[in-house]
Amino acid sequence: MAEGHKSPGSKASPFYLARSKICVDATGKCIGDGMFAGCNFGAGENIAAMHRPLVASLDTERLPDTCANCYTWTEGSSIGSRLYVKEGTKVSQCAGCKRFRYCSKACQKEAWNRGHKHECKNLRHVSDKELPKAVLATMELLIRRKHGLIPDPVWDMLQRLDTHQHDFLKNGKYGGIELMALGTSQFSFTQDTFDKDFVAAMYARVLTNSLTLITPTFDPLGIVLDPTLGHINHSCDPNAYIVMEGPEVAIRTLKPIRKDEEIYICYIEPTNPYARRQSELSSRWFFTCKCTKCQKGAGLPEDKWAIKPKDMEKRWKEVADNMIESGADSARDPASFVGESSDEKRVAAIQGRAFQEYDETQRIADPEQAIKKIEDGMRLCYQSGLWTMYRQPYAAFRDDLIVNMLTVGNFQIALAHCAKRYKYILPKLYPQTGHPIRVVQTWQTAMLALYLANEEKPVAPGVDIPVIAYMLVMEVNHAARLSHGENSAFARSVKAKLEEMRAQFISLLGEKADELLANGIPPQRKLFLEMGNWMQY
Ligand SMILES: C[S@@+](CC[C@H](N)C(=O)[O-])C[C@H]1O[C@@H](n2cnc3c(N)ncnc32)[C@H](O)[C@@H]1O
Repeated sequence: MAEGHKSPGSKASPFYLARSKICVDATGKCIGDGMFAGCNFGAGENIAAMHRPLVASLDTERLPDTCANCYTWTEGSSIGSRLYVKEGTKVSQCAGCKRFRYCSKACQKEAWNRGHKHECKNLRHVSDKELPKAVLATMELLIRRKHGLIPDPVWDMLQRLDTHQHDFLKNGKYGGIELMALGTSQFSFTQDTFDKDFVAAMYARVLTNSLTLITPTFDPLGIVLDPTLGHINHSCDPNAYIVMEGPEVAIRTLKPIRKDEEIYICYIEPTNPYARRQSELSSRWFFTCKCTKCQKGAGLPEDKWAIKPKDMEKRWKEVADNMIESGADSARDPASFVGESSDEKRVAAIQGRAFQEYDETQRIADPEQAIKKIEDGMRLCYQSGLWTMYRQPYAAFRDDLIVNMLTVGNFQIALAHCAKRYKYILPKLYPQTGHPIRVVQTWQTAMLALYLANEEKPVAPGVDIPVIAYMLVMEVNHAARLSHGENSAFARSVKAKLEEMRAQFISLLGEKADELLANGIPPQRKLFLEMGNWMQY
């Protein structure tokens, strides 16, 4: 049993915080805490749910279209996959600070009483400045504490989270943190309460302990900092994950967890190759991951190449040699390390280029341009012959390609890529049918099929797209209970959609609808899987 300090609730609490055996210094001494299960859990269960995290802060791009209180992202998706958002929801600007927007008077009032009344006027003075989300989150913490709106036990628990000050000092980034902290103090008018070192430590704490604020379909909206959530450690093979619905946060199990077992979530993209995961965790969170997956090193499917490095085509070997000789960054990126042989170094250089291109696509706002760049990246993966379809960043390129194709209205191509992902990628990367990413991506595919079902142009001869859409919604309806929980807004919206579709089939086909659907689904499923082969890469 883990040695524990006081945690919220009684012995019957679903979780408790205690010293973690994985957070150790160079001498093996335990230096950090983690979250542990207070009882046994099965897969697909809620460990705990909270009404709202201590603070959350929106990405700058989300400020104009997202409620700063309930985090409803009002921008509807082109295919209606965010059904859980009430149609017609709009946000209005706070007349005082001109920074935040709210979807209702009730939300504005709630945010006002939670602390906005103490920052609104101050924020107005800087309404022309773009303040990073971590600065806004730190400002909110300081202001609310100064005005007695964060109770001692919560504040104390927050202080227990590591600041990683010494690590920032070592990597030379502490100067930048002190500078941001200076602005944070000044804009929040809290210099009379907290000294500059305290603010710098708090800012550093926000940087290393916050999670991504997300929609139920995992669209990123900003950051969340909460002392309880901040205590959950990382594993690349996690047994839990976080689901958010508006301000509500649930910690859910991905696998069964036994009483007193540590609860882990994943901080990064777990499907990345070993060296990339290690590099990201050590540069952003300052630790060497020794999770069960990392202990297996680079021997897992995420690190599998489609061919042996030595079998790479001659022309690609030449491309790689040019990169190495010219000293390209991508050829020296430790996150792309493959091995010491010259062929492995060549493969690493090409992999470095693929990830570099992927990072570049993330900074392109125009969808048409993004599509071009993404397709370049996908061609590199495909034509080099090195990548399996599920090896990163090939799979991530496709996810982004689908999103951008939907934005520009290229729905049929998007569906073919969705079919490819459904057939070849999701079962490999997320073997559990209730895995939240698999569920959300299948939902996106279902809603796209449903959208196309209402179009006059047939997708292809013999393809009955309404039946395919129905099959996918049925699948999501089953899996969403595990991924999001039966009573979640997401699962409820999926169930409502399924019932609506079934009613339509009944009105069209009469009483035999269920039987006709049951017979129609297997051949349509086959045709849908074949669509996965329509796209060359
Ligand atoms: C969000 S905090 C988690 C709570 C933290 N253990 C504490 O006691 O404050 C993130 C930090 O925890 C530590 N950590 C998280 N997961 C870890 C892991 N798998 N191995 C080693 N350290 C880890 C790292 O120091 C990381 O920067």
